[in-house]
Amino acid sequence: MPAREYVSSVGDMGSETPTKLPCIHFSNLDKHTNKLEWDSTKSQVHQALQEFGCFEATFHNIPPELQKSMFESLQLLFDLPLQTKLKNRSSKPFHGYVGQYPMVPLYESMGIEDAPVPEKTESFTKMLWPEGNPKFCETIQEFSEKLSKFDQMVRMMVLESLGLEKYMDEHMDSTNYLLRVMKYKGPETNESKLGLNSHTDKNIVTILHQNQVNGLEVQTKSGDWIKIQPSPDSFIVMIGDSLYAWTNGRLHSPYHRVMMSGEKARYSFGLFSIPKAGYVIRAPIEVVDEQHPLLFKPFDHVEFLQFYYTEDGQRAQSALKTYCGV
Ligand SMILES: O=C(O)CCC(=O)C(=O)O
Ligand SMILES: [Fe+2]
Repeated sequence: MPAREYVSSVGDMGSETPTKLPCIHFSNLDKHTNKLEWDSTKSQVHQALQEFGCFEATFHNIPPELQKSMFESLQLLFDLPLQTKLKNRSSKPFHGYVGQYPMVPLYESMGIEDAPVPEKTESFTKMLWPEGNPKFCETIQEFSEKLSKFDQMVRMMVLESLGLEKYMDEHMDSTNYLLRVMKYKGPETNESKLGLNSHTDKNIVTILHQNQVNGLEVQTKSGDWIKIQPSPDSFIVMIGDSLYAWTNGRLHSPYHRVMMSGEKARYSFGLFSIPKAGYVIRAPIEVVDEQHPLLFKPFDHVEFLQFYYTEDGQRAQSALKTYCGV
């Protein structure tokens, strides 16, 4: 049976009751041979995403050596000279190298588009190490591929739990993957400093993993901040605004941020499933009814992102509502 336990952490608004994030275990799930377990996990996923928009997940197909070499690879990457890191350029926001932002000086990140595709990781590696770096390349590709399989499993459960399985192929074919790797410098003070601004993700599903330095905080629907303290081999699965809109608000897309303290650097990475440009996100009729009127007009994710990074988009309490709210 998949275990459901709770990670305890306390909201920082002085609430007496600790707020907890569900933890869901995925053990070699095969929908066809173990339907009972699949259905039980699926309902935990649905509940967690409805209530929190995210959950902590454990699944046992990441070998410890792969995990170790992933964090070594991240360190190697961020230790490269700035001139080299700046080669990672993209016209899309947060897809290329980001760093030295005055608002969030502790934060640096790099994006690797289609990281599960070997040729893409190879060309990314070659751009940074023209002489080659096979270990880095294999590690990034292998880890991303495993996470992409996990992303597909979660999305399959989400669609099934909403009775939307007939859209499965369209849903899966309409996205690409981006692996974003991040480093947050320790601020060298015990006071909490902002590592990454509070935001909702704009994509479909995000799967996050971190080294042993905590910092991620997720806001509950009632406004409390949960300090996430994942176990060393667990992942945080989170819903982005595009899936929130596609499910017509049936699943929550949570605000989250990173707060840093102390001396140690935090390394994290996320695999983001992102709608392809030109694909119009439209909630299926099955999730729209009198009790659930349509929340958002159909929109193109890339055009929405362009709005999000304008002054109006940044100022809006909810960029999605301002952009295409009904
Ligand atoms: O570093 C983390 O754990 C969170 C990063 C994040 O929220 C993002 O990249 O959208
Ligand atoms: Fe995020």
